[in-house]
Amino acid sequence: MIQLKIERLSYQVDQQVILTDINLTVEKGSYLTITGPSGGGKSTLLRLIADLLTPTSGTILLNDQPLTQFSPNQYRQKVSYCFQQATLFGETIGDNLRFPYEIRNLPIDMAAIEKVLAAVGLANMPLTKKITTLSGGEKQRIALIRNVLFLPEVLLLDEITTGLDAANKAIVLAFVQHLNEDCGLTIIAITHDTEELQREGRQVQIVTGELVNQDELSR
Ligand SMILES: Nc1ncnc2c1ncn2[C@@H]1O[C@H](COP(=O)(O)OP(=O)(O)OP(=O)(O)O)[C@@H](O)[C@H]1O
Repeated sequence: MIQLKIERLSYQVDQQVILTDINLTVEKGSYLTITGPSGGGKSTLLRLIADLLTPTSGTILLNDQPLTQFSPNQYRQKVSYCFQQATLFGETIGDNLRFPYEIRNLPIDMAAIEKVLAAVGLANMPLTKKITTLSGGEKQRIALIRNVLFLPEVLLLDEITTGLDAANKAIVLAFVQHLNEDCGLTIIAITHDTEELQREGRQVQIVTGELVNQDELSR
C-alpha cells in the first residue's frame, strides 16, 4: 500500500529554485533513507512533507489524500518530524513528555513514558531533570520519544544521529528500527551515516534539487 506519494513537487524561494520536479512513492511500513551533498535540498523536502513549508507546485498525497485536505492538527498527528537540532520546551523532561497527553486532553500514562525512556537508554532519568542540564544526545532522544508517545504513521528524521557517540547512535537506530519493524511506522530519514545507509532498505539521493533513485545510481 502506498503511504506517501509526491508528484511533480517543486520549491522555490524568490528566484532561487531549491527543488525541481520531485516524484517519489513511499510504501507503508518502509524505511527510506535520503542522502546527498550538503545544500542539495534534503531538509527542504522533509519540511515540505511535514507541512512546514508550502510547495511552489506539485502535490503531496498521504494515503491517497492531498495534504491540503487535512487539518494541520490531523496531519501532524499522522506525520511527525524530528529536527537535527532537537527543540525541547518548558523546563524539565516531564514538561516535554507530558505535553503529548496534555494537547490531547488525556491522562498522563507514566508506564508508557517509562517504557519509551527505557527503550532509548534513559531508564533512570527523572522527569524533574532540567533540560538545560541534558547533553545533546539526551535532548535528541527526549525529542524523539516525545514524537512517538502517540505513534504517527510517518516519522521524518533529519540527521538525528549526527553528533551522537557510537553507543547512543546504536540505541537510537535500534529504537527507530523497532518503530519501523514492530510498530509499522513508515520512516523517511536523512542521513550521512554509512552504517544507517547500509542497514536500511531503499535509498534515494537529492543532488542540486533533483531526486536520484538508488537503482539509477547503480546503473
Ligand atoms: N528559506 C530559504 N531561503 C533561501 N534559501 C534557502 C531557504 N531554505 C533553503 N535554502 C537553500 O536551499 C538549498 C537546500 O537547503 P537544504 O537545507 O534543504 O539542503 P540539505 O540537502 O538539507 O543540506 P545539508 O545536508 O547541509 O543539511 C540550500 O542552498 C539552502 O541555502
